[in-house]
Amino acid sequence: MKFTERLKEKLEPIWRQNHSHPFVVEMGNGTLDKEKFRFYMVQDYVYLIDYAKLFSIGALKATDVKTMEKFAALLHGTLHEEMDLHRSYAAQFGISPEELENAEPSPITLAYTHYMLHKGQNGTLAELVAALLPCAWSYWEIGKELSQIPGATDHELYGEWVRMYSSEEFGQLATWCIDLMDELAEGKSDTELLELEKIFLNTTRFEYMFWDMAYNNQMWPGE
Ligand SMILES: Cc1ncc(C[n+]2csc(CCO)c2C)c(N)n1
Repeated sequence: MKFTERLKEKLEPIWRQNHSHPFVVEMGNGTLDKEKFRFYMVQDYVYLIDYAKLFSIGALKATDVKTMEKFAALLHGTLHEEMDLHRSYAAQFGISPEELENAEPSPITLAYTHYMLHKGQNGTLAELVAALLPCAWSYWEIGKELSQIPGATDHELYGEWVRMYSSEEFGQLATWCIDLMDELAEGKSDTELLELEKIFLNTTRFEYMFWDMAYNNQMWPGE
């Protein structure tokens, strides 16, 4: 059994929790409060600025040119495609790209991005990929699931989100990250695999906390 298949099987209950978070469910049935989505978009933009840096670290730590090229493409795709989605949503909410870029990260956004950057900077390439994988993988799974709900891809606000994350292009990206994880896990000791699993579990948990933070507009105490 591949390492990622094992991960998915073991963490299935936690993945289910992510899929059934009210933010995700309500985005799928179109009832999500627009203000919650606005809050999410701003925080996700700030999140993506740091997340994109993980791809640069990936290029730095890669040991072959093909992997470097892929990380460079992922960095470009995040900055110019995924973040374009956020800039376009922000424009609909009357938020400028400058405002987005200078938005204050929430405690969860900060904790999540800093955890990944810490693993990316101080760990092996396998640890970096374990940290970023739940993000790319779970969004694709959620995108695909929501796209099956009648009307979800055509929703005037959330349709664009569902179409982007369920797209073939995002599927290929997630698949590349999954395959790279399996490649890097090959030949690792049980102790190392356990560490990769722990990192993957933690960022999967952070995914849930990110939905929850957005659903509850959770900033710093007193704000
Ligand atoms: C909290 C949070 N988690 C995951 C993603 C999805 N995502 C982030 S980067 C990337 C890969 C290439 O752009 C994907 C799919 C998100 N936007 N926000």
